[in-house]
Amino acid sequence: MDVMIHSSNFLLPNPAAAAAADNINGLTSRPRKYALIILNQRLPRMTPLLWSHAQLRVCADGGANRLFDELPKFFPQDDAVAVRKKYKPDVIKGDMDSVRTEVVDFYSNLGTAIIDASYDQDTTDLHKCVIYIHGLSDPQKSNLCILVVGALGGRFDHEIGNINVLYHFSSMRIILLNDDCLIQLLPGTHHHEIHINPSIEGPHCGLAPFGMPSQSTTTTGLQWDLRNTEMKFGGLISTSNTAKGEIVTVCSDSDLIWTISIKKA
Ligand SMILES: Nc1ncnc2c1ncn2[C@@H]1O[C@H](COP(=O)(O)OP(=O)(O)OP(=O)(O)O)[C@@H](O)[C@H]1O
Ligand SMILES: Cc1ncc(C[n+]2csc(CCO)c2C)c(N)n1
Repeated sequence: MDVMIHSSNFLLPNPAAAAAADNINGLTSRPRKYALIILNQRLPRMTPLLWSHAQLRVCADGGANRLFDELPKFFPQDDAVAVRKKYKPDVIKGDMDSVRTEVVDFYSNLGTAIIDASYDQDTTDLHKCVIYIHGLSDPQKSNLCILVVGALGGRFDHEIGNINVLYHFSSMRIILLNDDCLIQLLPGTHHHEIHINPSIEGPHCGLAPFGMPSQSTTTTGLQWDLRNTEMKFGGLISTSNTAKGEIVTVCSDSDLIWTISIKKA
């Protein structure tokens, strides 16, 4: 079975350091590239950093209000309009019931593409944004790893909707982030090697099958490793676990959600 390698080097302070770390780890022959999706929740403190790593920036509906209202607060010395012009999203997509008209007007005047998908009341705004990225004709864009900010905490129906998007697009690399932790899907089709950078993440971590139960999961590198262990809701899931070193491996017959804490700066 092929091995998928994961790292959170996008949390390193500058893109050059992240690219260098990717290469040192032998993660990719070329540095990994990212799209950023901004959801409608308070922007985490790492938003400007993730923005600087991203090749493509998309706001899910009311996420554009957050960018407009909250991003200038990261740069209190600077003129708010100048900051908004610098942090211009490529696309705003959703059913457009949350984004304010002044926000749509401001960004569309700067050249942001506005995609009204209000005809679709069966998928969430995050789902609509992932469809947009997945459908891009340029494979360099449609294959980007997607970082999603504002996906955790808040309304539980939205949280489970956001996790459902991970399962829906299980062949894409999508990472949900907030200030405290990140989560991602580890598809059962691969073995996984998670490279942990202790300066930015860990040690607290967890592993759980939100979809199908797992008959057999094996890990290395955790304080409480699993050895051909069954995991299911209503039975064993791994919470409050700890990454012991810099590499964790996971092999499972089922898709699992991996989560690890993010350190305060
Ligand atoms: N409280 C929250 N907790 C987690 N995610 C959220 C929360 N609020 C919004 N989101 C995310 O931000 C996206 C955009 O939210 P927005 O408030 O613009 O629209 P919505 O009408 O509430 O959501 P949707 O149309 O997707 O049902 C949602 O699709 C969801 O992924
Ligand atoms: C079973 C079921 N439950 C809820 C909704 C409603 N819904 C789901 S996603 C979404 C957001 C559209 O932007 C809305 C309104 C549905 N369609 N089907």
